[in-house]
Amino acid sequence: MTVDNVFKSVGYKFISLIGEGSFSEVKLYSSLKHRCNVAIKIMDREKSPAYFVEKFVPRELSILGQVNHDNIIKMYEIIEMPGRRVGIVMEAAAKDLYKKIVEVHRIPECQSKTMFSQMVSAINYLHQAGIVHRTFCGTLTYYPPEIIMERPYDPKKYDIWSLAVILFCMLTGQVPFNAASQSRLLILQQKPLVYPKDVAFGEPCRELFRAMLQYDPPKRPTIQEVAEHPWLKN
Ligand SMILES: Nc1ncnc2c1ncn2[C@@H]1O[C@H](COP(=O)(O)OP(=O)(O)OP(=O)(O)O)[C@@H](O)[C@H]1O
Repeated sequence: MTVDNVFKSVGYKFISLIGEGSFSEVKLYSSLKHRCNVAIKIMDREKSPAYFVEKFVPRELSILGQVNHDNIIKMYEIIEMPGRRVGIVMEAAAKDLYKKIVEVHRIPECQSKTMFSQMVSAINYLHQAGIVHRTFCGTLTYYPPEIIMERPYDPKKYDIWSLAVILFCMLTGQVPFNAASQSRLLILQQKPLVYPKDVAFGEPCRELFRAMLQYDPPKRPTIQEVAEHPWLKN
C-alpha cells in the first residue's frame, strides 16, 4: 500500500508535495476530520541514521505533543505505517518564511514587526518551558560566533542571535554577515553591523540589532527583554 493510500484510508487526501527535509518529506493533504488542510511529515526510519531515529525524532515528537501556542504549529496525530515509516500530521503553515523572502525580496517593516512579534512570542513561550529551538536555519551565515568556534554555548542566547539574523533577512533580503570562510565571518561578526543604504532603519531597530547580535553571548538580551523592546512596542 502506498503512503498516500494509507493516509487516504484514515481520511487524508493527497494535494501536493510541500518540501523535503534531511530525512523526511512533507506533503499537503485535505482533511474532513480537521476541516482544513494538514501537513504530514513522512519519515522512513529504515533510511534514516540511528541518531535521528533514536534521538531527534522522539524529541521532536515529545516537544510537539507538549506545546500549545498560537504561533507554533499544532500536531494532530502520529500514524505508524508498514516498513517502519511514520507520518506526523500537523497544522499546515501558510508559507515558508524563506520562500516568502525570496518571493518579495524584502518584507515591509510593519509586516516584519508583526511576524517577528509572533516568533518572539513563540520563543518566549518555549524558553519559559525550558525548550530551545537552535536550528532556525541551516547555513553557516546564520550561526552565532560561539557555534562557529565550537565553544560550549547557551542555547537560549543562540536562539536570540538566530532570531536577529532572521529579522535582518526579513527587512533587507540579505544576511547580516556574509563571508565564505569561518574566519572572515568571525571578523565581520565583531564589527558594527552594515545596513544596506536603500533601507531606512530607525534608532530603536538599530539598537535591537546591536543588542541581539552581541558577539559576547551573555551580553545579548533574554527573549523576555526582546519582547519588551521599544521597537516591538511601537
Ligand atoms: N507544518 C508544515 N506546514 C507547511 N510546511 C511545512 C510544515 N512542516 C514542514 N514544512 C516544510 O517542509 C519542508 C521540509 O520540512 P522538514 O521539517 O521535513 O525539514 P527541515 O526542518 O526543513 O529540515 P531538517 O529535516 O534538516 O530538520 C520545509 O520546507 C518546511 O518549510
